[in-house]
Amino acid sequence: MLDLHPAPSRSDDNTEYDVVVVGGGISGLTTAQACLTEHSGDVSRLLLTEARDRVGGNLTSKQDSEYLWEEGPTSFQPNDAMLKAAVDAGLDKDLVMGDPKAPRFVFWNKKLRPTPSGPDLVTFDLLSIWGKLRAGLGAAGFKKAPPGQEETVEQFVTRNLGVEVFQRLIEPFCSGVYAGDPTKLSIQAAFGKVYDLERTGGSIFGGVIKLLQERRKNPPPPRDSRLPPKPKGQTVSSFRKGLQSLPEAMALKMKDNIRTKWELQEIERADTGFRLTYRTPEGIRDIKARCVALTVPAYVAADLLRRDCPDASAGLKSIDYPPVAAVSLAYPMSAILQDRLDQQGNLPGFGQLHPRTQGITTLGTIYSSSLFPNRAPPGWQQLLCYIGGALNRGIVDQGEERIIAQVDKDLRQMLLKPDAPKPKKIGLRIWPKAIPQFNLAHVEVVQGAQEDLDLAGYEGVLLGGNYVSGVALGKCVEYGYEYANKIAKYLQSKVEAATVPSQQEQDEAFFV
Ligand SMILES: Cc1cc2nc3c(=O)[nH]c(=O)nc-3n(C[C@H](O)[C@H](O)[C@H](O)COP(=O)(O)OP(=O)(O)OC[C@H]3O[C@@H](n4cnc5c(N)ncnc54)[C@H](O)[C@@H]3O)c2cc1C
Ligand SMILES: C=Cc1c2[nH]c(c1C)Cc1[nH]c(c(CCC(=O)O)c1C)Cc1[nH]c(c(C)c1CCC(=O)O)Cc1[nH]c(c(C)c1C=C)C2
Repeated sequence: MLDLHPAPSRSDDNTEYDVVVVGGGISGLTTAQACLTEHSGDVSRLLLTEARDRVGGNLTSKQDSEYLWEEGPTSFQPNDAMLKAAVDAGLDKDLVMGDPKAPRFVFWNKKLRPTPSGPDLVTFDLLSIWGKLRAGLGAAGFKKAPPGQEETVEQFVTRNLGVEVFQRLIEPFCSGVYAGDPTKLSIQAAFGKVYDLERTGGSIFGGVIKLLQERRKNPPPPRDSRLPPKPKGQTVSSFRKGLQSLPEAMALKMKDNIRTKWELQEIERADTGFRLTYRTPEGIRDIKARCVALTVPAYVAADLLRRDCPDASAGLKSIDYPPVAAVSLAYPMSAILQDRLDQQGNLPGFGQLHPRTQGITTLGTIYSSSLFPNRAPPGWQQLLCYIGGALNRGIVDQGEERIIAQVDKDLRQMLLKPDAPKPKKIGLRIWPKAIPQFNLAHVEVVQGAQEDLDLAGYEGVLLGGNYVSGVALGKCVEYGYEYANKIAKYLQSKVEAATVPSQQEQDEAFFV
C-alpha cells in the first residue's frame, strides 16, 4: 500500500488553498490531476484529502500467491477519457483488454443465452420472434412518450421495445450496472443516451439515424496521438495488476498534494472562502480553501452540509445507495458443465446476468479469469459474483458463510455440475452503501442541491462524484476533466470580482 502522506507541517494549516478536493476515489483523483495539469494558472495550491488510509475509493484489487481479484468494479469501457487517464498515469503498457467477442449471457427459462451482438441480431434465442418484432416496431416509435412525465426504465422500455426486451434484457442490465430496481430508476438519469435518442429523433430508430448524421457532419476532433488505438468492437479493460493500479499511479504523481486519513468533519464559510475541519491522525486540523470540490458519496456530502445548507442536504440525503456483496470464488475447470466450455476447455464469455424473475438470488457472475489474464492458476476458474442490490438489502445482515452458500447454490443451477466440489473462497467484500440509484427525479435533486448551495452562499462548494457524473468509471473520469474546468472558471470569476471595482469604488474614484 502506498504511504502518501508525511505528517503535515504546521505551515500547511495557514495556507489558503485554491481548491480542496474532498475524496480520493477515481472522481477526486481525476479532478485533482486535471486541475494540476490543465489549469495550473488558476489552481496552484491544491490539496486532495481522503478519509481512508488509501486512495481509490471503490477500486480495490487484491492479490495472493495464486489469484488476483477485484472487490469492487471489475472493468471499464476504454473511452478516450479513461485511456488518457491511463496514459497520463504512465499505465498504458499495463492496459489489458477483454475479448470484444466475449458474450454476455442472460439466464432465462433454465438456460444461459447470449445477448444479441451485431451478427446474431436476428438469430439469438433470448427473445421470441414476437418479442423481436415488437422491439423493431416499437423502436420505430409507434407509442409516443406521455407528455410532461418522467418515465422509469421499466415504463420507457416496455412502451418502446415491449415486455420481452424489458424482462429478458433490460431488467438484468439494470442489475449489471446499478444493482437497481428498474421500476424506480429514471430512464433520463440512468440511461440518458437512450432517452436522448427518442427525445431528439422522435423514436429510438430516428434518434440513431440523427446521431449518425450528426457524427458525419461533425466528426470528432483528432485523437490525442499518445492514446493506444481504439479497440475494435465493444470491449472492456483493466490493468495487468487490477483496477487499483490506476488510482495508485495517479496518486504517486500528486503525492505532495494528497493527505490520506484526513476525514472532513465540517465546512463553514470564512471570509474569502471556507474553513474545513478535519479529523487526522495528528488531531483536529483546520484549513482554508477558496473552493471546495466534494467528490464524497451524496450521503456524506449531506451530513457535511446539514447545518448550513439544510435544503441541499435533504436532497442529497434522499439518494439511495443499496448494498452489494462481491464474492470471488474459484472452482476447478472440471466442475463446470461441459456444454459451457469451448474446445480448449475454457469458459468463454464476459459473464452472466440473472433476471429477478428466474428464481436466482445472485445478481450476476463475471468470468474473471476468462476476461483478463493471470487471474487464476491453470486448471481453475475464478468467478466474481455480485449479490444484494435494491431488491435484496438483507445481505448486510447475513454472514459470509450464508452468502457464499447462496451464491454456490445459484451457480449449481446454471453453470456447475451437480457433483462440483465446494468452492474455494478467494475474497468477499460487502459494500453496505454500494452504488447511487439514479431513480426518478435524480436530475432535479442533483441540480437542486447545487442551486440550494449557491443560495446559501456556498457557491464555492461544487458537487461532484459518481452520483453527479454517472456511475461508470469512464463517466467519473470524463466528468473529472469537466469538473476541473468548472473549478478553474469559479476561481477566475472570484479573481475578476476582486479586481473589478465596485460601483461605490467607481463613484468615489470619479469624485477624486
Ligand atoms: C460492487 C461495485 C461494482 C462496480 N462495478 C463497476 C464496473 O465494473 N465498471 C464501472 O465502470 N463501474 C463500476 N462500479 C462503479 C464505480 O466503481 C464507481 O461509480 C466509482 O468508483 C465511484 O468513484 P467516486 O470517486 O465517485 O466515488 P468513491 O469511489 O466512493 O470515492 C469517494 C471517496 O471519498 C472518501 N470519503 C468519504 N467520506 C469522506 C470524508 N468525510 N472526508 C474525506 N474523504 C471521504 C471515500 O473514502 C472514498 O475514497 C462498481 C461499483 C461497485 C460498488
Ligand atoms: C451487481 C452487479 C453489478 C455488476 N457490475 C456492476 C454492478 C452493480 C456495475 C457496473 N458494471 C458496468 C458498469 C459500467 C457501465 C457503463 O456504462 O460502462 C457498472 C457501473 C459494466 C457492465 N457490466 C455488465 C454490462 C452489460 C456492463 C455495461 C458495459 C458492457 O457492456 O460491457 C454486465 C455485468 N455486470 C455485472 C455482471 C455479473 C455482468 C454480467 C454480464 C456485475
